[in-house]
Amino acid sequence: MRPVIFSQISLDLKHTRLFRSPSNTDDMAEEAKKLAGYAAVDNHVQNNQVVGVGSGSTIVYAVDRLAERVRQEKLNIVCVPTSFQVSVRMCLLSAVLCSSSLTPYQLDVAIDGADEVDAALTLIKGGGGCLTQEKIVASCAKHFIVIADFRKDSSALGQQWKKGVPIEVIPMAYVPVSRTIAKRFGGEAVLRMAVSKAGPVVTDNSNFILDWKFEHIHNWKEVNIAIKMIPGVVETGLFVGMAERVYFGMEDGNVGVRDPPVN
Ligand SMILES: O=C[C@H](O)[C@H](O)[C@H](O)COP(=O)(O)O
Repeated sequence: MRPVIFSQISLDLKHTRLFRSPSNTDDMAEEAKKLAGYAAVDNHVQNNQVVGVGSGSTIVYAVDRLAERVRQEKLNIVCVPTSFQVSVRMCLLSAVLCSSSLTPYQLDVAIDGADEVDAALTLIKGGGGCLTQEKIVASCAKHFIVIADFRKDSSALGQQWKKGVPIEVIPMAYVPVSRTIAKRFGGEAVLRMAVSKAGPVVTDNSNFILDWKFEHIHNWKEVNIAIKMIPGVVETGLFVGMAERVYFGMEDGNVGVRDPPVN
């Protein structure tokens, strides 16, 4: 059963024009990413802010919108990127000031994509291997806003994203960490291999990624803490209790907004 979208915001003309009668699911997803990215930047970024910027294909639209607003509105903002990928894009756009260090800044807002979002706003992140920087940046922000297309919407983790929970590990520890996870929590934690070279994916921090293909739904808060305690684990792609709001770009051209459930 798909979770309820808590509210829907209708789009103004500027956003509606982004739709060009997409012909298939991939095209629709691409348009949906753009809608979500624009909605987050328009609703959460203001002048004189420090903005954390996530990684992946969805965030690209948010970066483009940020650059557009900086140019048009002469915004004075500083961005803190979470990956090589996004810092290069921001440099190319050259409209946005970047800082590679968190030291001097309290972040006003961080915006990022996700691989899967459940009904409680628990996230799986790290499909692109940037989970550690993303979690650091999100944890330093007053507000953490997530953007996603409709395919990421899930009532329970694992229903949409089939590749498992990414876990960044120190290279020498990947075998024992993988064995410990399988023994304690079931499933299989598989070393992520590169597509265009012979060998594992190496993160921006020079570490490896294990993708933990879990077998059943867990208490994600407890599992996240337990996995982080295994020697050699740097960070997990489980983001529990961090997201304040998720914008879903929908197939019908609307943007769905989900806030955490009130307990
Ligand atoms: O490491 C990558 C990040 O966690 C991404 O934000 C996540 O994988 C979503 O990426 P995309 O927007 O390309 O689906």
